Amino acid sequence: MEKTNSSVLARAKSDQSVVETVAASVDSGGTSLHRKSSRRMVPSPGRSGSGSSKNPHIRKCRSAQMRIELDEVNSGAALSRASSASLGFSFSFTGFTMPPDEIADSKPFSDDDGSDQDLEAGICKPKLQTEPTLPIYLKFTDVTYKVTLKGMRTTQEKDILNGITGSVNPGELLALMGPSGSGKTTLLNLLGGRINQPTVGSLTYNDQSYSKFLKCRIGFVTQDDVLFPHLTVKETLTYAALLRLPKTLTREQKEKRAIDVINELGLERCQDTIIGGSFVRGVSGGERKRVCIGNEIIINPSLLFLDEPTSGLDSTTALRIVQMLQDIAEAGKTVVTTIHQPSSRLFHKFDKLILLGKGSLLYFGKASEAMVYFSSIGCSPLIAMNPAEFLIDLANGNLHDVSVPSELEDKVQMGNSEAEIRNRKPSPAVVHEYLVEAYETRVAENEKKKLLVPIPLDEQVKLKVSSPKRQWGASWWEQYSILFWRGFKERRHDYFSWLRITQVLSTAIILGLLWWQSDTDSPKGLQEQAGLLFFIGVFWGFFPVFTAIFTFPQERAMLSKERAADMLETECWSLFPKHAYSLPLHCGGSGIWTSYRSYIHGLEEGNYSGLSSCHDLHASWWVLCEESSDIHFLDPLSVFQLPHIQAASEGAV
Ligand SMILES: Nc1ncnc2c1ncn2[C@@H]1O[C@H](COP(=O)(O)OP(=O)(O)OP(=O)(O)O)[C@@H](O)[C@H]1O
Repeated sequence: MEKTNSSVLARAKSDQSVVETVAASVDSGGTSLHRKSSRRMVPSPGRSGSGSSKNPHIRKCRSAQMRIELDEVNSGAALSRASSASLGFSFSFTGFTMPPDEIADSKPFSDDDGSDQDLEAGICKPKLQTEPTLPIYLKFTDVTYKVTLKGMRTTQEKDILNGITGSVNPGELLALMGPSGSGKTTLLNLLGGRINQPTVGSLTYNDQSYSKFLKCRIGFVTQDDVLFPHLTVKETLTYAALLRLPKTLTREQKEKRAIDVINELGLERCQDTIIGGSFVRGVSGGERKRVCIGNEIIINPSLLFLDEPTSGLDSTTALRIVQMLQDIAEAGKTVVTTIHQPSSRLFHKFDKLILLGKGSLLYFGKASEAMVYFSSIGCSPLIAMNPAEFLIDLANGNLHDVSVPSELEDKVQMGNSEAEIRNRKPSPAVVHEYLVEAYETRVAENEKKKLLVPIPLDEQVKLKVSSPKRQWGASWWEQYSILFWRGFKERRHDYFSWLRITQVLSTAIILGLLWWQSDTDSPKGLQEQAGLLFFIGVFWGFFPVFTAIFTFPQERAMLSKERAADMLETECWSLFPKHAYSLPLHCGGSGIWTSYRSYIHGLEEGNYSGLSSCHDLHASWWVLCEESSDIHFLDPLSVFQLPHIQAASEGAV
């Protein structure tokens, strides 16, 4: 058992030493290391807002605690410990399976648990366990991002983000809020390395710039769920584990990790249900979102980015997901999420907040202090209001049920600009301008100064981030084999679907009736046979192509996602294993056709065999065209097929 445990932690070993270094620095700073058994029993220094500690975020992320618990992990004592936050679902990132009774006790994240009761009652459950990871401090200063819009005649630049400054540390959950189109997703993509570096400004990870090494340390949950609809939850997470977890782990350990994530996310009940999509019903929206999150947390990332993980979910499910993010953060990860309009309970779970309006920064700081800040600049809610709703209204420039700052009130009273005043309230543009200016004059400089302070990490640890070494989860052949089986499972439904079988059978019957025992002794009959062969060639040529047209967009989205996460080597995909399973399936289909054809249409054996092999080759060629996802409108084999038809005709004569 002990041996297994240490190998499961193999990838984390380098990180463990890092965490120990961090913990040592906390020690040397005189900070007492005490284990927090529950968020509710002993308030977190970070969350209580204590600013007296030298390294409050480090204490908060409990790297020190990890150090203590590491001994337990190595000795096997902590392996089955489930943790739970107040909402009653478990999250144990040990990479080991919990005993079934413990899973039951920990009340996993399921749709019918009594989690709210726990929340209200404040029942304390064992805390989250995770493997230690490299702590990553993310800082961004004056980030500006522009895109070039190319028209037919003109080219113009559009400002998407204007001078955004902020930071997030291990152990913190940062929320990006703002109205639709304010730039949240763009900022998240920039921070997560998903789009090119900012046009202006700096973006650092442990005071280093972005490197490819970070790809396997970053989990990124996109707004759109990119999953294969015909794979089950378990298959999806197992393939993710096989592709993404380090080579040091055995296949069994990776599969076990997938099971653990299923348990942690409370997906046991639907683990054998397919994901589903537009045409096929599968798991629910909340379960699908959890699978997407599971796909990312399976690698135990140091940095986790999520783009609107709660959109489309009911408030309880949304609260549970944010609770889970809070637990992940508390285990020492850096978590950044965009969110549209959280409930007030959900809002209080964020440590830090960035409020964006039209690409500009309106607030960056502790989420708990946002209301205080806005009231200090003269904007307070006049009625009881959800803070998130109040902030989004402000970011939209809407001052209904909100006090008007005296500077803006003067403008309204003077009424000197009709355009700036609507219904005795300042216009949204004026409010936006005021909020941007207020932040810049009162807070921005201070925040920028804070970011100049070097992060409390060893130089060696900092440099680790800039290592150019990429880490593949699986070898080339393993990737190829995983893609082969995953593709086969996903597409077998296409090949064996009733729709497809009916299409092929009905075409065969119609052709059979049209060319029933056609005469092969006369030149006219042979001409008809040539027409039939041409029809069959075209039919089997275009049939797979039409399948490819519909599957390619989905495959492409998946490829981009997996390439961005360094899950696959491009060469492996370009020699895509789809060929390997498509070829026999298509050739099998064409083989059945040729047998049928020889019987129904009365083709003579000598002529038929040449045509048959040519036709199989032809079908194979089309499969290759299809799988390369290039639609070849001109099939070169058609050219080679013509002499065969001619030879067959001559033979028959
Ligand atoms: N590549 C691009 N080309 C042109 N415009 C862009 C591009 N990327 C972003 N934008 C524009 O930038 C603005 C911000 O987009 P972004 O997706 O970041 O907003 P958002 O706050 O995430 O919105 P939502 O909440 O609706 O997802 C939008 O007006 C969008 O149209």
